[in-house]
Amino acid sequence: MSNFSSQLRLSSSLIKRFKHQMATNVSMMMMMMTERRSFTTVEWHRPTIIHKRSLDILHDPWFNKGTAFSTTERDRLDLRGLLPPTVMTAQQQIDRFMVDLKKLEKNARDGPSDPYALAKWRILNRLHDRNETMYYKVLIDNIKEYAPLVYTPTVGLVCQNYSSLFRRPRGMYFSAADRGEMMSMVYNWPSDQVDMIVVTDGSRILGLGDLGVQGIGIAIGKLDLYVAAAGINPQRVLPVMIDVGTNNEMLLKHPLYLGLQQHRLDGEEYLSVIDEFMEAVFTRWPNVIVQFEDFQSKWAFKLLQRYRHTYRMFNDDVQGTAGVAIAGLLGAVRAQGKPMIDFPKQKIVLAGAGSAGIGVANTACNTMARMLGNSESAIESARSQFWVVDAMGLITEDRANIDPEVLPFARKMKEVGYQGLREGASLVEVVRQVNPDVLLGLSAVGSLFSKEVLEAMKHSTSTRPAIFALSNPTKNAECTPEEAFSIVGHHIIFASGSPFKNVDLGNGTVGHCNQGNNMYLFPGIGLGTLLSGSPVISDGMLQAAAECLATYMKEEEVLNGIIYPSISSIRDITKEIAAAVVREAIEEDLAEGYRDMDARDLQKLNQDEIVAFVKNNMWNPDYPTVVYKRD
Ligand SMILES: NC(=O)c1ccc[n+]([C@@H]2O[C@H](COP(=O)([O-])OP(=O)(O)OC[C@H]3O[C@@H](n4cnc5c(N)ncnc54)[C@H](O)[C@@H]3O)[C@@H](O)[C@H]2O)c1
Ligand SMILES: O=C(O)C[C@H](O)C(=O)O
Ligand SMILES: [Mg+2]
Repeated sequence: MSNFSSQLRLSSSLIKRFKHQMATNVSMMMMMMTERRSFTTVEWHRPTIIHKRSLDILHDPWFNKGTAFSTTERDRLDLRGLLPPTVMTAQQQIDRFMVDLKKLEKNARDGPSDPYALAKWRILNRLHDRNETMYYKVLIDNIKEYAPLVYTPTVGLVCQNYSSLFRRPRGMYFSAADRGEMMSMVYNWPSDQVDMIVVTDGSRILGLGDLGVQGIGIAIGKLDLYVAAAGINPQRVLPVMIDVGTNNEMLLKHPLYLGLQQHRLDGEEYLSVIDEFMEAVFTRWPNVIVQFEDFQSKWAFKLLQRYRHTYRMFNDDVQGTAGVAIAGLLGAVRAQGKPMIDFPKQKIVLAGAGSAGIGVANTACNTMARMLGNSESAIESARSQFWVVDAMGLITEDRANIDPEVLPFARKMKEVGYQGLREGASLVEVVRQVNPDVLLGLSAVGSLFSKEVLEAMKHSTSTRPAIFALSNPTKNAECTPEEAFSIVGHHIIFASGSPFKNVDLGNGTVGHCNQGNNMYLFPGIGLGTLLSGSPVISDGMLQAAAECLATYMKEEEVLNGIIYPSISSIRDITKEIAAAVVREAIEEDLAEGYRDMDARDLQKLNQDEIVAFVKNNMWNPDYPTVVYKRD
């Protein structure tokens, strides 16, 4: 017992000594650490433990750091691709915010026709971030008023200012730095079902040029219309930005630019990034439809040819614009009191030989050729109705280094000779010599249809000359409706890409300003393709969409110069176009069905049933009943 108690005393004094030793060691270690700290810049903090990943973090104001998440954090927390690629410091984030705050007034003044456009966009955008159902209800119920904010023209201003406007990410960013990762990072997107992707590489945003990563705004704007006009469920849309760099030197030099600060990838390197993206999204969502938007012409045609026979994809600027233009051109024929079959007689001067211009020329030419019997000579004769003018003037066979897509529209040298024209003739010279029925602008050059050009249009051989100033946004329109009606005359048919107000011509008459924009087609093309289950988007499906739009307008409207529907009826027109696309897919034996409507069921539907099928599958902005269920 005594032995035991002495052992106990001994051990308690040992413990005391040990404790003392430990305390001395700890304080020495602390001193050493403090000393070491004073020599290093690294601060060690306890991490914050969170129980969420991916978008849940970005949408949680307690934990969200936005663009300040480091690359390792982005990988650790499944955030790769959910933010623009550049990692910003906290100070840079504040700088961006302050620049934006201070610029608000100036930007609002720059807004196209509404001085408060950008401020209104912000309010709508905040609602979009808080409550999607309410946002789309507001948008659908006020589409005429708010489409110009979420779409052209304000969306252009938003893209130009995106790096300072950025608050919360929307959509996915695949960058050149993500090569080899895309197959896995695509799973960072929280939704297992995606119906529509709109993708851009930001290289030609509207008529505003290369805006790099900031171009994501156009993909968001287009998908807003997919939801509002086509009733695609907002939880199943995905805006995508493929950031391969930018050649916009101003952005490259800008310290707050959110995209990759490098020049654009080109050639095989560029293609491999787009290939990897396509492979990744179609692996995760085999039934998705991918709309290519605002790719520079150099790649627009090539990518379309590369993918259109294997993937459910289309290029809106090439194919959507072409369909809308055809509908308008046929409307202009009807407005002259002539049958549509007279279309092949129309002389068309086209200003702009990019993705949009050549897309229109091809489709218009094919339509004429079909009306003429589709023989070799029909195609030749159709081509001879087009005079294409680009930045270097009239395009002829004499043009050096002509793009293969443009070549079919190069005027023959012997013809231009007797028409008093030459390679590179100016737009005004061409209009003076040709006296066209139609003057169509897809040049991205504001005011290109100058007083002289419009004066020359007075000698048009048409009883109702058509002037289509289709470039976007507003300041890039080739002319305003006021200029066209006042210079050429009250009898013209006018259309613009971005919205303008009708013109008061006096004596109670109105000069109608039609909005000739691909927004009338792409939502219906996407919805129709989705519901038909067609694995590709055929020329016939695109043609059916265009024809449906062309015949949508009533005779008396067309005679009054109204060749496109009002945007207020965009949901109805989209439903009809989607039904036309489904019908064509069935006829071409491409329709594989959608959900419980299989190919055989689809084939049994009559016209009205197809329209009803489309209508029943359109999402409406009504709150669902919500119940809680444990995992
Ligand atoms: N309304 C619509 O639905 C719609 C659809 C697609 C594109 N767009 C607009 O069309 C414009 C062009 O788009 P894109 O993809 O073809 O662009 P792009 O850059 O590929 O082509 C522009 C073309 O215009 C030509 N051009 C430049 N200056 C000219 C001049 N002074 N005279 C004649 N031609 C000139 C260029 O040489 C080029 O051929 C953009 O403003 C875009 O917003 C409108
Ligand atoms: O975006 C638009 O308003 C139309 C078109 O896609 C364009 O590029 O201008
Ligand atoms: Mg576009």
